[in-house]
Amino acid sequence: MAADRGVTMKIAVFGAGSIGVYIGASLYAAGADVVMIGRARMHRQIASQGVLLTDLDGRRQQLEAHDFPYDENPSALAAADLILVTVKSADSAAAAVAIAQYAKPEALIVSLQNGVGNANTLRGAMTGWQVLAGMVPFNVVQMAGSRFHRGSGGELMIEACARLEQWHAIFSEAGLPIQQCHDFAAIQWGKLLLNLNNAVNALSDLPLKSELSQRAYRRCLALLIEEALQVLRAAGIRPAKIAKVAPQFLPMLLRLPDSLFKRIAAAMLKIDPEARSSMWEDLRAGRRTEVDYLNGAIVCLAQSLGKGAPANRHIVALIHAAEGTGLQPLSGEALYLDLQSRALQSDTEP
Ligand SMILES: NC(=O)C1=CN([C@@H]2O[C@H](COP(=O)(O)OP(=O)(O)OC[C@H]3O[C@@H](n4cnc5c(N)ncnc54)[C@H](OP(=O)(O)O)[C@@H]3O)[C@@H](O)[C@H]2O)C=CC1
Ligand SMILES: CC(C)(CO)C(=O)C(=O)O
Repeated sequence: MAADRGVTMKIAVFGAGSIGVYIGASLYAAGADVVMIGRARMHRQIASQGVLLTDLDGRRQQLEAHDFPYDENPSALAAADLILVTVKSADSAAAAVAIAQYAKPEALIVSLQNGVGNANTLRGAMTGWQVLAGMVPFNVVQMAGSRFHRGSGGELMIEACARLEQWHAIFSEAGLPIQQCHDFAAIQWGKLLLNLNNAVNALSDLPLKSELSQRAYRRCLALLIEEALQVLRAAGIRPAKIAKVAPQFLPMLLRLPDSLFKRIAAAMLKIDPEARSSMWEDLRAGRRTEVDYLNGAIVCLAQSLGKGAPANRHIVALIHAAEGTGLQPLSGEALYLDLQSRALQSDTEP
């Protein structure tokens, strides 16, 4: 039980989607007092099928529909001591307004979102609340049968804060150990470098493992990361090492021929064959993606320095086109030629 001196502490998860339901349901299954706040569609799904939690390590845990702690009304978070925000980046501002309307002033807010700006967006509308940035290293995909599948590993990282201590035990029991980290901006930029693959993965229409097993797609990612590293260097930002390899070695590693890559970077391919990126899930569902907050963040940072980031700019445009017309899988070779030709052009757009 999440308990502090005998008092039960309540957790609210705001945004019941892939990450929100996986984390919320895992905490619930571990005995935490949880409420998940989300849309009617997910409510109907969970009410009729419950939640099946699976993972690459063989977890298979069915949670029944009855009594599942789900609410469509944000007022349900009024009693929460910890509020985990798991909406997509474009929904952060609206989420902050809804949370600020009902949250206790002493509630601790943690953004578990990708991108570098969400915690600040929440802070903007939540004066008086303590808001921490967090980072989810693993991926979760929703599958038929109300199944939420974690397809890779890693520990949750959250900005260091003494108030988190009381939550460590229940998160560990839920299989979600927390690592508290200083210099969280470095963590966020380090994760964002890896998230540059989300767009490549979405355009490939392949599971992450198959996509990253193909050199042509890896060369696309190498191009995007190399360009991003140049921009971060110019901005004086040092991204943290999130993968097994330091960020500056990622482009070289990714460009290795398949056989060498599979041997040397085996840990990067320790993803189960079903795992996909969150951006692929968005495109498949016909939703707006987070590309403006990922590759787009590199383009914006470059612009602020009077520089270009043409390959990242181009992949943002490709994703926006796919949001409009639906997913048309691109081969690694075609995508690489396209991105490379953009990267060779000078990026003159303001
Ligand atoms: N999926 C993954 O594997 C990973 C995702 N992340 C990050 O985690 C964050 C969440 O991603 P993910 O779980 O994939 O996203 P999802 O789109 O699956 O889930 C977000 C959910 O929040 C709902 N929502 C949005 N606004 C509100 C609101 N105001 N009130 C109630 N519900 C709301 C959305 O509903 P609707 O769509 O109907 O608006 C959606 O169901 C993102 O920043 C992502 O980048 C990080 C690591 C891995
Ligand atoms: C875990 C990872 C990197 C998987 O692509 C992710 O963050 C996402 O899908 O958004």
